[in-house]
Amino acid sequence: MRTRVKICGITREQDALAAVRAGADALGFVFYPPSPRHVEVAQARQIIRSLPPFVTTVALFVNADRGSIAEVVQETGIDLIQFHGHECPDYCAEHGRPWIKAIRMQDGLDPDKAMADYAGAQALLLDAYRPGVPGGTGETFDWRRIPEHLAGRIILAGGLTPDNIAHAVRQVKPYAVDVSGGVEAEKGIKDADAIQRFMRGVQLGQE
Ligand SMILES: O=C(O)c1ccccc1NCC(=O)[C@H](O)[C@H](O)COP(=O)(O)O
Repeated sequence: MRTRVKICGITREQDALAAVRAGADALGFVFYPPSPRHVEVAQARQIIRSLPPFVTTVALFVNADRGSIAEVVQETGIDLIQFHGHECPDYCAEHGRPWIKAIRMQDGLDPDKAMADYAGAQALLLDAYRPGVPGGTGETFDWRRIPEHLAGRIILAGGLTPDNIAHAVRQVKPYAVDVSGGVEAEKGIKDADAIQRFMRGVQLGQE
């Protein structure tokens, strides 16, 4: 099966369209005000309206309240929700959209247990762990910690770049990969050339 690609941290229409042109399957929008990649609801709605069909849009939250999530769901028509904080499975399931749970790979974390705990998730996004930083660290983790039998339900994230993505895909064989900082010119601003090189790397890793 082809490895799916999500480009996260989209803040501008031209970056969204560059990602789609390069073949990205999904775009991530960060609704977390402390992040340099945070987007306002109106901004995300405008970008999402500019997209062609068959592109999955993902709203990312970190311990957000119900009202904030409901506003994004209603105003943007987002397809999927990605939870990046300490949200419990019941809370993740409350918002009327399919959801993904991000799991930061702290020492000792057991991916099998996380998968069992979040059995209602469409997939787990495995990301690097840096204390106090909920995501977008630009750091990798030891991919050997991902059990082979989970690969088909894993979105691999954390420090992926055009230079390491082929190796990552070859080694982990994840359902999908997620990148943010590795395809940026600066925080929140994507680099169309880097996105294309990233997509070529994904293909190379599958050959
Ligand atoms: O990107 C952020 O600023 C961010 C802030 C808070 C929570 C999550 C965040 N990003 C989540 C993502 O989905 C990133 O794509 C993922 O963490 C990988 O980031 P990177 O290592 O920069 O590719």
